[in-house]
Amino acid sequence: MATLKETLLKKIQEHRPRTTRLVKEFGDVKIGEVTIAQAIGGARGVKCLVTDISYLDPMEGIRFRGMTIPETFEALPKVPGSEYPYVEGFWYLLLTGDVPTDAQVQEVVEDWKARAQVPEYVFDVLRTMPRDTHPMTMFSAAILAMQRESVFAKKYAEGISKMDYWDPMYEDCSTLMARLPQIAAYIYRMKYKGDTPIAPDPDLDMGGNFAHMMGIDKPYDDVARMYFILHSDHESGNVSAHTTHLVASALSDAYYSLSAGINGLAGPLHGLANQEVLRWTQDFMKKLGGEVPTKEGLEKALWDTLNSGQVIPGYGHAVLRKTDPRYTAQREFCLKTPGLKDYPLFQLVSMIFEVAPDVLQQHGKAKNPWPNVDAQSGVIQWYYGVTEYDFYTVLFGVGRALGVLANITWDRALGYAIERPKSVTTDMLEEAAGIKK
Ligand SMILES: CC(=O)SCCNC(=O)CCNC(=O)[C@H](O)C(C)(C)COP(=O)(O)OP(=O)(O)OC[C@H]1O[C@@H](n2cnc3c(N)ncnc32)[C@H](O)[C@@H]1OP(=O)(O)O
Ligand SMILES: O=C([O-])CC(=O)C(=O)O
Repeated sequence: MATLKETLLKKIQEHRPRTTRLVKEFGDVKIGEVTIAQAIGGARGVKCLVTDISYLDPMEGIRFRGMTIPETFEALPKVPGSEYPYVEGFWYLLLTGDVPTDAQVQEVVEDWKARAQVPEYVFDVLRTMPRDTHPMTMFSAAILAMQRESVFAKKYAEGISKMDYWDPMYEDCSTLMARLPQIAAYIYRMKYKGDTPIAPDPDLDMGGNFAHMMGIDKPYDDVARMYFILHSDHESGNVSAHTTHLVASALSDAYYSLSAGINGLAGPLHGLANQEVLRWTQDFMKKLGGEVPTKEGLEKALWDTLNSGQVIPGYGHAVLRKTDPRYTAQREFCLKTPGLKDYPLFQLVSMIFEVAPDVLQQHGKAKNPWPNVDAQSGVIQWYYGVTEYDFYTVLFGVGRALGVLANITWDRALGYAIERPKSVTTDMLEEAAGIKK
C-alpha cells in the first residue's frame, strides 16, 4: 500500500502540468473584473485565489473535495462504535481528494501518534502566560513557539529545490495536526479546570483522544469528530485561510502561517462569532431572570442589538446566501440527540432561527439573513459541559487547521507565488470614476 505521502506526491505530479499549462498558455484569460466597491469593500467576490480542496457555493454551501457535508460523513471510514468518521481519514481526503480505505486511515492514525509528543517548552510557554489571557492568544503562541521545530525552515536554509518544498511543508503540517488537539485540551484544563491536564491515550483516534484529554465522556468524541470536520475548510478567501495562505506565500513555514491564520480566526466577525453567540444568548437569558423567552421578547432583543449598532452574531455571511449547511448538520445532531433536543438553550437557538432572519430582512442591511456555522456550535459544547465560551474558537482553530494546512501543502506543491496584490489611492479611484481630473 502506498503511504499518504507517496499518494500525495503522485497527485502533485499529475496536477502540476495543469497549473503550468494554465499559466503559460492561458494566463491572459479573464475570470473577472474589479469594481471600486470591491476594492473598498473587502475584495468581496473578487476571484483571485485558487484551491481544489473545497469550494463554497452561495446557495448550496461547502463541498469538501467535491462532496457535500452529508456525502463526506457518509463516505469516510467510521471509528468503530462511532457514528462519525476518523478526522485522520478526512485529512487524507483533503490532501489527496481520495476517500481512504480503512488501512489508509490507520496509516495516518499511526503517523499522527508518532508525531504527537508536544515539546515540554510549549507547556512552559503556556504556563508563563497570565491565566486571564484569551485562549486564542495562548493557542496562537503555542503554535508559534514550536516554529523552531520547522523542517521546512531547516531544509530551506540547507537549500533544497523549489520542486521539493511541499515535502517538508507536509512534514510540518502533519506534525502540527498531530499536536494541536493536546495543546488545545491542555489550554482548556489549565485555564478552566484547576490546572489538571490529562495525558493523551495513545490507543485512541484523534477525536476520541481529544474528548479524553478534555475529560468529557462519550459521545463528546463524536462531537469532536463532527466539529473538527465541519469547521475545517471554507475555500480560500475567508480570513483564516487567506491569512495562512498569504503568510505561507512568503515561504514562511507552517508554524508562522498557522499562528497568523489563528489570529485572524480570533476576530468576532470570523471564528470568534461562536463565542459571541453564546455571550449574546447568555446575556439575553440573564435579563429574563429564568423566564422562558417569548418570540416577542426575542424580537425586541434582536432589534435592541441592531439599533445599538451591533451585529447579530452567527447570522449573515460574506458568500453564503442560504442557511449554512454546517448549521444544519449541527442542528440535526441536536435534533437526534435526546437530551439536547429538549435542552432550553437549543430551544432558544432554534427560536432565534425562527425570528432573526425576518428581523434582519426588515433591518435591510445584511445581504444574507440566514444563520452561519457559529450560530449552532456553542449550544452543543455547552450541553456537554464546555460552558467556558471563550474557548470555543480554539476548537474552531483545531478544525480549521485541517483545511488551511492541507492548502499550504498544495501551495508549495504547485509553486504558488508570493501574494502581492496592487493597491491604488483614493485619488486614483476618483479619477477612474470621472469625478476628479
Ligand atoms: C466562520 C465565520 O466566519 S461565519 C461568520 C461569522 N460572523 C458572524 O456571525 C458575525 C455577524 N455577521 C457579520 O458581521 C457579517 O454578516 C459577516 C462579517 C459575516 C459578513 O460581512 P459582509 O460580507 O460585509 O456582509 P454584508 O455584505 O451582508 O453586510 C452589509 C451590511 O449588513 C450588516 N450585517 C451583515 N450581517 C449582519 C448581522 N448578522 N447583524 C447585523 N448586521 C449585519 C453589515 O455589518 C453591513 O453593514 P454596513 O453596511 O453598515 O457596514
Ligand atoms: O467563509 C467565510 O468567509 C467565513 C466562514 O464561514 C468560514 O471561514 O468558515
